[in-house]
Amino acid sequence: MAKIIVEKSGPLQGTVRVSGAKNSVLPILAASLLSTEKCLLEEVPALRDVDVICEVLISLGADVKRLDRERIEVNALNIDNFEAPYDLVRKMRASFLVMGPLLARTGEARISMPGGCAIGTRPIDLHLKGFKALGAKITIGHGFVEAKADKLIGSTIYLDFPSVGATENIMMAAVMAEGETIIENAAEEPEITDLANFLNKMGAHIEGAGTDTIRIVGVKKLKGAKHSVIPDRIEAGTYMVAAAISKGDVTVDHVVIDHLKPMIAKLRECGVEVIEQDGAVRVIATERPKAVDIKTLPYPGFPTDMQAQFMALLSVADGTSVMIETVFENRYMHVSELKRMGSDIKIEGRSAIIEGKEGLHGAPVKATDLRAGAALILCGIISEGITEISDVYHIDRGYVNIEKKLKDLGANIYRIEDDNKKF
Ligand SMILES: CC(=O)N[C@H]1[C@@H](OP(=O)(O)OP(=O)(O)OC[C@H]2O[C@@H](n3ccc(=O)[nH]c3=O)[C@H](O)[C@@H]2O)O[C@H](CO)[C@@H](O)[C@@H]1O
Ligand SMILES: C=C(OP(=O)(O)O)C(=O)O
Repeated sequence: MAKIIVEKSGPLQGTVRVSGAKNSVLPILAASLLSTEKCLLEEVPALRDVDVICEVLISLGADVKRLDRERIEVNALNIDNFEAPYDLVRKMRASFLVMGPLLARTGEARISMPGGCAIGTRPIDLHLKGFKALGAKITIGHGFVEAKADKLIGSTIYLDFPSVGATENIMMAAVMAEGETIIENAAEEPEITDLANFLNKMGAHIEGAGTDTIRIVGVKKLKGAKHSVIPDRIEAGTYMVAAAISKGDVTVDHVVIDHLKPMIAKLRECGVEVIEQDGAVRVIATERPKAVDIKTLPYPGFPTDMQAQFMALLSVADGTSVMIETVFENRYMHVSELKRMGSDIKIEGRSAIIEGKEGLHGAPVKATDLRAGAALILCGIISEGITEISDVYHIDRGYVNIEKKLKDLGANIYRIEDDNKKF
């Protein structure tokens, strides 16, 4: 099994380019099922999750071509299957995002029920509530969710929580429904707006994406479209923390500054200098960070996907910080691994109390999920000795070439694959 090895490094320096957003490209690839014409996607990150969603599309009958490292063409003219099997859905929960487009396109979808994962039980009740409101009949059994509808009819759907996935799935189901659909208390994440922009290029009529009320007027047919995926704000945030934790000077290039506001604000509260540039952000740190309190919230609040990385930073802050995780009920699996490296963290329900320490020490640790893995790498950069991270397949789900990007900034990091060093 591959491992990532990190050795104590000096201050990181230089420029790193952010790849396209994982959480945008996954629903956008799913949405390409809605058209019978070719769709061309650019800035597609080379990630394991992208490979999985492409496998799902292919299993449904779509023709998926990788034109080069960052461009994919999808031709979903011949969809001849409406079932996404367990083997693919268990590799990636976001496979469930094909349910909305399949239902809209074929009137039928059968998707293996996504399970929970290391961060929570992650139910899909809100997705199903939306499909039912649009007139689909839902059946659950033998580990599958089945949705059927002769015709989808627009409706008003209030989401009890602004779920990102439910907003996306319902939006994709509604674009070809008869009449008007309104999603209330919708998620406002930039990835929702990116998906809506792609759908509108395909001929959909969606207004209000990026606010809590999305209005969709159904159309009969969608055409092909070309779209460039937005930069990944979580990857950007991770490199911003890498600069801060290593007392470095890093320019994170290819970003949308607005999407980074919560991370920029918290880094500044920590005493880190953040200079906003045109499409880039420069992060300069010279001192130990100050302790800060953080509460994760749906966008535009502080993202849960940055919680673990900031916990790494606050582990070496001057003072006591409190982190409150409100989005997922069980997103503290990384804490026991961070403690193995010397972090002093106590969990009290949804809160974590972090007593900042002057330094940490390397240890063998396990990436319990994607962002947990990123947090361990960040700690490894400043820890005495060697940090050996296992279960790195989680990290490969969401970070393009993380070792190379960090190595180019001066980090001592490499991957061991079958006992060989490899980059
Ligand atoms: C591929 C993708 O885009 N993943 C992101 C997406 O996940 P995902 O779309 O799964 O996250 P949601 O916004 O749906 O989940 C947020 C909360 O809502 C709950 N919930 C969700 C759906 C539902 O039907 N019922 C329900 O109770 C979840 O259990 C969780 O507690 O948004 C999360 C929250 O920003 C991010 O951490 C993930 O990186
Ligand atoms: C939780 C995450 O992703 P997913 O929803 O794909 O598990 C993440 O990107 O941190």
